Amino acid sequence: MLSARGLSVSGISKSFQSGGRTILALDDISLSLPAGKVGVLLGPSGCGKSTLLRMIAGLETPSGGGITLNDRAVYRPARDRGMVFQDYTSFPWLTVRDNVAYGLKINGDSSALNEGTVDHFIRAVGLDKFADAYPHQLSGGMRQRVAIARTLANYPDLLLMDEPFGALDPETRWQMQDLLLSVVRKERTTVMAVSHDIEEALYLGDVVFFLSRHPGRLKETLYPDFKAGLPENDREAFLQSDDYRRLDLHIRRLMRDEGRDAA
Ligand SMILES: Nc1ncnc2c1ncn2[C@@H]1O[C@H](COP(=O)(O)OP(=O)(O)OP(=O)(O)O)[C@@H](O)[C@H]1O
Repeated sequence: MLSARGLSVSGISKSFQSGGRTILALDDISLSLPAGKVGVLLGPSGCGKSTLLRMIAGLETPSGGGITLNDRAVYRPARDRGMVFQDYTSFPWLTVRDNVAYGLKINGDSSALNEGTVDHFIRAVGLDKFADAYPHQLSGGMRQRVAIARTLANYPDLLLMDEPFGALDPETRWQMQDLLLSVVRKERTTVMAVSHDIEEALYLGDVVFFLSRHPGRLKETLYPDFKAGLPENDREAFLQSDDYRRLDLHIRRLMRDEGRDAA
């Protein structure tokens, strides 16, 4: 039998109790993300992107349906998934090197081999000169690189990111998107990221899952595969391509329709 490597979300729904009422936040979401690909959950505020990501992380229990990663059922957080949040989640009392090593230590790995792993990922995110610095000595973008390096040092099968660059200025955000793509392509990491930014979703994603809201449903799956024909890391070529403009406009219309439905 063929193995379904990658992420599979089948018929997921999620209800919350709020003020004595039951709110259906997500309704019958099914999607799949092949191993080694970057997926982006995109949609208007409140459509359930973070809730879905948290369920994939095992931090939240679905009300219905199931999730598998590489054919294994997801029902709690585990080492096969690593999560990077919008807020910089470094430990302020640890150096960059110790922050990156922390995840390995709590997983019981402290061998010389893993010191190599720590240095490898510090280099991969371009922080080798700052390995002995503390988080308060770093910019926001650099602190987010520490979080990415720390998470990747565990070699998760799936990297989950909730608006990881949302707090960064536009220029740093571009740099971080390029850095992320270069690291995950090299390491062949599967990534699922949440974004509400159309440009970011199309730039990062091999697959973009557009969710509608109230309740959150998978409205459209988009494949920005036009990027294969463009030079790598060339933002201008990307932004100026007709395919990008066409998809951007299409998603803006989807977003506008969502706003209308909510009005
Ligand atoms: N713990 C909770 N209790 C009650 N309702 C919740 C809870 N968590 C989320 N919700 C509701 O579920 C819906 C989806 O929320 P979620 O935060 O997942 O959306 P989102 O698309 O990530 O939004 P944003 O882009 O604004 O972060 C919202 O209506 C929200 O109010």
